[in-house]
Amino acid sequence: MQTKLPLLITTGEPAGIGMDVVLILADEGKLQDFNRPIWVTADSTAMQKRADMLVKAGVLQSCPLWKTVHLDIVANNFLEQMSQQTLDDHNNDNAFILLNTPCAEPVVCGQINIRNSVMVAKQLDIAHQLASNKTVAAIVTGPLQKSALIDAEIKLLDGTMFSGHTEFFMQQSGRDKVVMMLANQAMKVALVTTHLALKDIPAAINADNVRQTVQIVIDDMREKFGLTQPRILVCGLNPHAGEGGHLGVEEIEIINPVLREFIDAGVDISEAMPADTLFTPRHLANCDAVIAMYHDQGLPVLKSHGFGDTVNLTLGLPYIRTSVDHGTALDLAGRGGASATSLYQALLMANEMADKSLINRPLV
Ligand SMILES: NC(=O)c1ccc[n+]([C@@H]2O[C@H](COP(=O)([O-])OP(=O)(O)OC[C@H]3O[C@@H](n4cnc5c(N)ncnc54)[C@H](O)[C@@H]3O)[C@@H](O)[C@H]2O)c1
Ligand SMILES: N[C@H](C(=O)O)[C@H](O)COP(=O)(O)O
Repeated sequence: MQTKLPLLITTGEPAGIGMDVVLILADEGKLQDFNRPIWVTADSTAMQKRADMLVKAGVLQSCPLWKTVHLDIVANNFLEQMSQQTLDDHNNDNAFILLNTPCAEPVVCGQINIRNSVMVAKQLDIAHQLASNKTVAAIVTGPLQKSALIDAEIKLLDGTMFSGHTEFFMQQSGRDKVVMMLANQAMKVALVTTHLALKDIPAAINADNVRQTVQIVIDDMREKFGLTQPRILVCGLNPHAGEGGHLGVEEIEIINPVLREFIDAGVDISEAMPADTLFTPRHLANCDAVIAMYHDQGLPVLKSHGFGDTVNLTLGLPYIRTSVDHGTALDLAGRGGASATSLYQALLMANEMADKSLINRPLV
């Protein structure tokens, strides 16, 4: 009998492939690999329809079995509604428990309907609450369409525009700073800034932000990856790390002074390096994590070495959150062609962290 806490998967944008990849893993029997209950948030009607489509398309051998729990998610007391009785699954044939998060309107594969974006945000809210009160061991997020939430005028807690799971969970958790890290077999890349327009990045590269990012990476590499003395390489912001100040001064004035504080404290970390040479095999072979200054400095390099086998995780949260590396792939929803490997890797990492991590141990 499974006694461990569940892993919760949010399927995200209903018109995308979030439900498809869950159903594919269920069909392959891979949701049982973790020896934990798997809970999934999705619209129950859309999930059934998607399963039927994928069976018809020959993607699934048969329609997986699951148990649906109907919650009044608008009532805000859904945690109380989730009595153990409703969630205990005595039928081992069920691949997962579906927490029904109803859409406002019927889902059409591949077609974004912003009236369904409230339900996408509600999934994140449910996930945050279940992880915060330790009802689930970890959150594993499927892809959402950021533009749909923005067009639906869904805001973050501080009233700013929705920009991603990372920022959503950070604000819900009351944290000032978390770190987006993507990891695959080839490398781990953490980012100082996340979903920011390129023109806004230089202003966000300040000493506090760099210092907090480095500290969170060190702490979580120790706590979540078991590396007591992680070796970290840091990219500069400018070409050639500023070329001695001729191509920008952020390295000299902001980044290196902070990095030297860590070096002086005995941390195995570089000063700012030119990103183009940092991401070469010789350097990558000798480091545990790279810190890049912005999203498209680090992530394209990482994804070119394993899109589909990469996990996105948020460091610095009070709970474990991992995610797929891909987006909504509207072109593939309900048709076949979607790979579920990233979801599987994200579940594996969440499960390993939940097994090892101090985060889920009861507070004493
Ligand atoms: N975790 C997340 O929530 C997340 C991550 C990345 C992008 N997004 C969002 O997704 C939306 C679409 O972004 P995009 O078009 O740049 O990226 P995308 O990943 O949705 O698609 C890029 C290409 O990769 C293919 N692809 C994606 N996932 C695949 C899979 N599992 N198997 C096979 N092929 C796959 C797609 O068919 C497409 O050709 C955007 O709104 C973006 O913000 C969300
Ligand atoms: N940068 C992320 C990626 O490439 O996977 C993606 O935008 C998702 O970000 P969130 O996890 O914050 O939604």
